[in-house]
Formats: sequence, C-alpha cells, structure tokens
Amino acid sequence: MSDIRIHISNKTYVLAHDTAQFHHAIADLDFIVHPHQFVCLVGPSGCGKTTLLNMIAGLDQHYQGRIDMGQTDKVPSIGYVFQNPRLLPWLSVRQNIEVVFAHTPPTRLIDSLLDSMQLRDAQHQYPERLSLGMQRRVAIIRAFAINPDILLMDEPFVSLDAPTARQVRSLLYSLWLQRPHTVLFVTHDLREAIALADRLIFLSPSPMRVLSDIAVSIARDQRHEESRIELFREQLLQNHPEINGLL
Ligand SMILES: Nc1ncnc2c1ncn2[C@@H]1O[C@H](COP(=O)(O)OP(=O)(O)OP(=O)(O)O)[C@@H](O)[C@H]1O
Repeated sequence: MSDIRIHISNKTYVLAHDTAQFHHAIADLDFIVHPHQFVCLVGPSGCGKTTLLNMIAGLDQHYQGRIDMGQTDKVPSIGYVFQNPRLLPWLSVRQNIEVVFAHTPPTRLIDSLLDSMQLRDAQHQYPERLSLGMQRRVAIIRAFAINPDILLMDEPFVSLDAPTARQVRSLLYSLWLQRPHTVLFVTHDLREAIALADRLIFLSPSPMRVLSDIAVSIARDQRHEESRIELFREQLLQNHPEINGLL
C-alpha cells in the first residue's frame, strides 16, 4: 500500500433550479495520506467533506484534478461508512455483513469483528430491533470486513447520545489498533478528532481547501484521558487562530 495523493483543482455543482449558475465546492485542495494513517477531516457544515469522500470513493467523477491511490495493478478496495448506517432491513446483522462478499464469507473474520464490536449476541437480529448505536457498529464491521485499502467514514457517530458515541468511538479505536487501516474520517467534533487521529486536516468553508494540517502528538495509550484531549484542544486553538470560529 502506498500514499494516497489527493489534488482537486476544481469541483463545481450546477444548480438544479438554474443551470446557468453553479456552486464552487472545492478549489485547489491538496494533501497526501500515508498508509495506515488515521486522518480526521474537520470543517464547517456544507464545506464539501461528503463531496470529497464521494469523489475518493469513485461515486462522483465530475471534477478537475487527480486522486491517486498509488496502485496500477488493481482497483483499490474502498470501505465507506455513511452517516446513515444503510443496513438492509430484510437481512440479519450477520447477513448484512456477509452480503459484501461475492464468494464464501470469511466466518472467522466475521466472528472476530462481531466480538470486537460486541455484537456476537445480536448477530441473528434484524436492523429494526437494533439501536442506532448498534446499527452504526454493524456498518463499521461491514466496512472493515473487506480489509479495504482505504476506509472512508462520514460522521459515523452523528446523532448518537454522548455516552453511546463514546462507547462506539472507543470500540472503533480498539478495532483500528488491532487492524490499522488507512482512514479518512469526517467529523465536526474536535475532541472526537483529537481522540482518534494521527493527523487533523482543517478545511475552509467553500470553496474548500486545506487551512491547516496538524499532527496529534498525544500517545496512543493516553487517548482515553479526557484531560489530555482537552489540553491539546486548548493549545491547538491558541496556536492556530485560523481554525478558531471554524466549527
Ligand atoms: N448535488 C448537488 N447539487 C448542488 N449542490 C450540492 C450538491 N451536493 C452538495 N451540494 C452543495 O455542495 C456543498 C458541499 O456539500 P457537502 O454535503 O459535501 O458538505 P459537507 O461538508 O459534507 O456538509 P455537512 O458537514 O453538513 O455534512 C454544500 O453547499 C451543498 O449544498
């Protein structure tokens, strides 16, 4: 696995109600993601974060620029956890995970992921019986199960209550430590970003570009300490006036 290079020189949306007008979503966005890095993208609502993830996932190809996954011999595999867990209601938890495999699903891997996300007992339940936090955990397992070259996560804990968000975040973090993947994780929550990331990329309002690219220096085994996270956050806001008022 090599670096992922993202250079978007221009992304515009033509407006549906008036095709002569357009919205300039992204301009000169440039950054590199190193293998197995956990990168959080932080920016104001509507700045273009989901647009960028969709472009990386290949769901939106209408832009000028280049996204280079560094692989010429095979199409990179991409895991995508959307804001909405997008589970199929007629399939059980386990079947919702197995559905991503074209051939025989890897039983032991799925068992291990269900254990990591504390969902083994719920594996035969259907989505309507699950809490939102459980549904989000299933979506995370489904994305990890294919062992993707890059894992895209679009505010996966949005609209969870604070204790549930903390629980799912901590499960995700432990899973990622066991199986370190390259992650691009979108969030509005600066404390969440600091608790998870190797690197924080702050994005401007549209047209979106990189405002700051900051390494998180807190040791991995101290990320559960809220006082460490808060201290880092305060220093960050003090030392980087450009990100004040962004969120
Ligand atoms: N299909 C579309 N047509 C026109 N404009 C669009 C379209 N999709 C998104 N936009 C606009 O592009 C901008 C970026 O949207 P996007 O959803 O990528 O932002 P975001 O940063 O992910 O927002 P949020 O944090 O609120 O989820 C917004 O102004 C949005 O209205």
